[in-house]
Amino acid sequence: MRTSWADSVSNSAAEIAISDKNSLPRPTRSTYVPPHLRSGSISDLSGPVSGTNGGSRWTGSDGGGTKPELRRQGQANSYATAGRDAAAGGGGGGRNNRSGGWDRREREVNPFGNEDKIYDIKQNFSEQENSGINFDAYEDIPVEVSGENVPPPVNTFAEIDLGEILNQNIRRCKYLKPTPVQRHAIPIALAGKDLMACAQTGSGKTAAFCFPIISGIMREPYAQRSHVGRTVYPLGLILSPTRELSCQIHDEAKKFSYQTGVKVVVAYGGAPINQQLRELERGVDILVATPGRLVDLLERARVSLQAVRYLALDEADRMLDMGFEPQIRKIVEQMNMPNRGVRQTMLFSATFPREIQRLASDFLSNHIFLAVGRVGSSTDLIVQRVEFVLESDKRSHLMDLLHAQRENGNHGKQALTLVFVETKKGADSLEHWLCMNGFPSTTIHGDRTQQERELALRSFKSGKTPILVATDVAARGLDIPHVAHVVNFDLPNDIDDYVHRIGRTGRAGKTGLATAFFNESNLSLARPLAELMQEASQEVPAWLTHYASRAPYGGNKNRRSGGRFGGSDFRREESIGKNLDYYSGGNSGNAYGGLVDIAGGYAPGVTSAWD
Ligand SMILES: Nc1ncnc2c1ncn2[C@@H]1O[C@H](COP(=O)(O)OP(=O)(O)OP(=O)(O)O)[C@@H](O)[C@H]1O
Repeated sequence: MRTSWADSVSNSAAEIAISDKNSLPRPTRSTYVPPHLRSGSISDLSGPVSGTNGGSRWTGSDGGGTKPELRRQGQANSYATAGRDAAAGGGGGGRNNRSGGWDRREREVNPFGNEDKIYDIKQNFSEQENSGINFDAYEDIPVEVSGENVPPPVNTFAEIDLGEILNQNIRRCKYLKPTPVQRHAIPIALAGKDLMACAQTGSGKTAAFCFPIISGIMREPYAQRSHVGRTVYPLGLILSPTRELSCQIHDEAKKFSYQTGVKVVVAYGGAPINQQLRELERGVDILVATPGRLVDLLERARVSLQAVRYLALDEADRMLDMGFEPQIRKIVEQMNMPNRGVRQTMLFSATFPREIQRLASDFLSNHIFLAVGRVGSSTDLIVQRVEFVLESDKRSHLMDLLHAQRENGNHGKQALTLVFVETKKGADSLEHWLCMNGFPSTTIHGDRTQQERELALRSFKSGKTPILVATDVAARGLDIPHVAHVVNFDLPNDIDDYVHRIGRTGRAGKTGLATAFFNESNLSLARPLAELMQEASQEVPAWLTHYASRAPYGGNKNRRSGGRFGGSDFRREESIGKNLDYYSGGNSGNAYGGLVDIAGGYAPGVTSAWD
């Protein structure tokens, strides 16, 4: 058994070594706008959006929700005019020329650093193939899409009109082709539709919502950075539940928007607000934020949501569960943000319990539901093991795993291992014990300062402390390359949390390993865990099957929606329950019809989302 751990670990730890060949041609400078034309106040926040990002969404009927003050804003404004003049003078309207009074691109730090080379797809394809990213793993994934007028998916980035600069950045990121969630979600988002998208951990959801937002902002012919005094008016807002995840999304979005003129700023708690305020004052098109810090900024009137046209909630089910929902409601419903139907709203997660879907529909307007793989399923790129371990034996068992891993690792090196525990105290105590026993470790949890959290993450990523003991604060969204092994030292109470935790490994088509310590305190998880493992073609131990057959259904009983890969859109289920055809006749002339099963893939024989 340990040999297979080692196999999995060494596979997972495969390094990406890609050398770039071509250097980047610098974009030409756009027209300089003199400083006296740069100042001004907010104007035309609703803006003459041309509908390039979804037809008449912003200019046509407002679905009853348009805020009159948005549409009434004056247009004769020096700031905006300067932007328009520059855009016209720079030749090319809004796209790639979001001057907003000066060309931001000139002083932009290159987020690609030394890797700033255009990726030659043909030359490097074989290198990419050898890098451990297994694109074939994504090919046969079952997809369910429901909604009206669903735009068809694409197979390549070239088929999507994202603009040349964004395409260059995609190449710099070495993304050769879109992942399944990107293939479906990007055209839907570009058509201006609201979207609830569910796709497995590590499958590229961040780019799926970032690309359309960046591209949409670039397309707005007269888009401008807007200030009134010290209040800024972002056009895009991306919310995520943790500080680290917000930082990560910010880093990604900065790469994607490099040289586009679209300015991305991050705001999160635990870090000095003054620095974030200064950054905001320099202008912001897309604000990435945690809810708490955003509320703070709104209450200080340093940010207004009046101009928001794109709202994305990452880890949306977490954002709408009991912990965050009041804050999210406040932000979305009580802070001057354009109503649903006026703004475009996109919700993404790997898990979407039914009751959260129902709640989420308060924020969406006639949305499209997209499920890539079955809602809440784990990827079978992750080898999942579950072992019966008594509470008192957990530490020695962990030690055995780590020893085995070290022995089988590259040159006796410890592979990156993420150990999840239930409590902050438990995390500190386990970390101390591991360090005392010769395993360099660190921790991340809510009692540590933000500086300590960031340091811990850096130290883990670099391999300096290859074991990270974490609470659920690290369970969602974090994309740490080369995490070979996730250990659920303490299992969570909710199976969805388990899905997110193990999803820290086995990302972007790479394989990974997850081990769970199960004992009688986890009985409520027995059934959903056994089902999840079975669905992902994992070996389910007989003792777990036994517990599962006796156990009541716990660990989030609402997540199961009946058949495999089917019935994931709660609207569909509820309409079926009432014997209604929810979308009857609502989709004439569309490539997909009303309720569509694009891949036709969730037939009874399909065993896994990643086959
Ligand atoms: N088209 C692509 N080609 C290659 N790699 C990609 C592509 N899209 C995204 N990636 C990479 O895949 C990894 C996972 O992406 P991302 O973090 O967006 O996953 P996710 O679906 O949001 O995961 P989670 O559910 O855990 O938040 C990242 O390292 C990202 O750079």
